[in-house]
Amino acid sequence: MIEIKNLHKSFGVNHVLRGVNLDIIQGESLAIIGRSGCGKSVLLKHIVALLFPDDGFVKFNGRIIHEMTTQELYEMRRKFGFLFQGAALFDSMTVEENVSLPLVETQKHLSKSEIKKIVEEKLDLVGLKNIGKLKPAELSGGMKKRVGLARALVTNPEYILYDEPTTGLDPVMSDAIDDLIKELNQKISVTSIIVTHDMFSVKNVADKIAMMHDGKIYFQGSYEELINSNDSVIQKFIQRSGF
Ligand SMILES: Nc1ncnc2c1ncn2[C@@H]1O[C@H](COP(=O)(O)OP(=O)(O)OP(=O)(O)O)[C@@H](O)[C@H]1O
Repeated sequence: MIEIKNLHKSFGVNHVLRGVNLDIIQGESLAIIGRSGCGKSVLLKHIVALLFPDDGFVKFNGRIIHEMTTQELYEMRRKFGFLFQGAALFDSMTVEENVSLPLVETQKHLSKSEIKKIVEEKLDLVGLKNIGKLKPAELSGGMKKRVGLARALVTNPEYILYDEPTTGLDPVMSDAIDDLIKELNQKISVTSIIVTHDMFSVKNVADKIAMMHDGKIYFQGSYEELINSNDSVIQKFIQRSGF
C-alpha cells in the first residue's frame, strides 16, 4: 500500500504540491486527473522517489521512502513498472531487445534463453506475437504502446505507473489499451496508477479517481460520483474534457 500524507513540493517560487493526501490500495486501478501543469507528474515522481518532498511523506508498505537506504529504494523501485508517454522505445533496438532491457539490467543471473522466454510471455500477454525482431519504426502507435507495456511488465511489477497511456491513439486503439490495463489488473492483480486526460479511459479503467487542483487532491471517488458532482471546479473540468 502507498500512503501519501501532506506532501509539499516547490520549485523556486512555484509551490506545486500543497498538501497532497492520498492512499493507494493494493490491486486497485487509480486514475489521477487534473489540468495541465497541476502537478500530476510531480506526484508520480514522488511515489517512486525520483523526487523528494519539502514536507510530508510517501510511505511504501509502511516505510517512509525518503528515509529508505539506497538498497531499500532499489528494492522498492523494482516493484514498479512504467509506461511512459510515447512508449519511449529505443529506435535502434528490436522489440525483443527493448522489452528485455529491464531484465538484462536488473537480473544478471538469467540466461539468454530464459530472458527470451520471459520476453515472449510478456509480448503474448499484451497480444503481440512474432514481432520480436521488428524495430519500433515498423510498428503502429498502438503496437508501440503494447511493446512499452510488455517492457513495463517484464520484471513482474506489483505496481504499474501509466503516463498518458492513450494519448495519440485513435478511439478504437485507446479502448484496446484500456481493456489491456483492466485485464492486467484482473489477471495478474497489479496496482495501476494512471495519469490521463482521457475521460473515456477514466470511465473504462478506473476503480477510483483522484482529481488534483490547487496542489491538492480536490476529489476522490468513483467515476459516477465525479460526473454527478455539483462542485463547480469539477463540473468545469469535465465540460472542458469534452464529456
Ligand atoms: N524538475 C522541475 N523543475 C522545475 N519545475 C518543475 C519540475 N518538474 C515540474 N515542474 C513544474 O511543476 C508544475 C507541475 O508539472 P507536472 O509536470 O507535474 O504537471 P502535470 O499535471 O503532469 O501536467 P501535464 O498534464 O501537462 O503533463 C509545472 O509548473 C512544472 O513546470
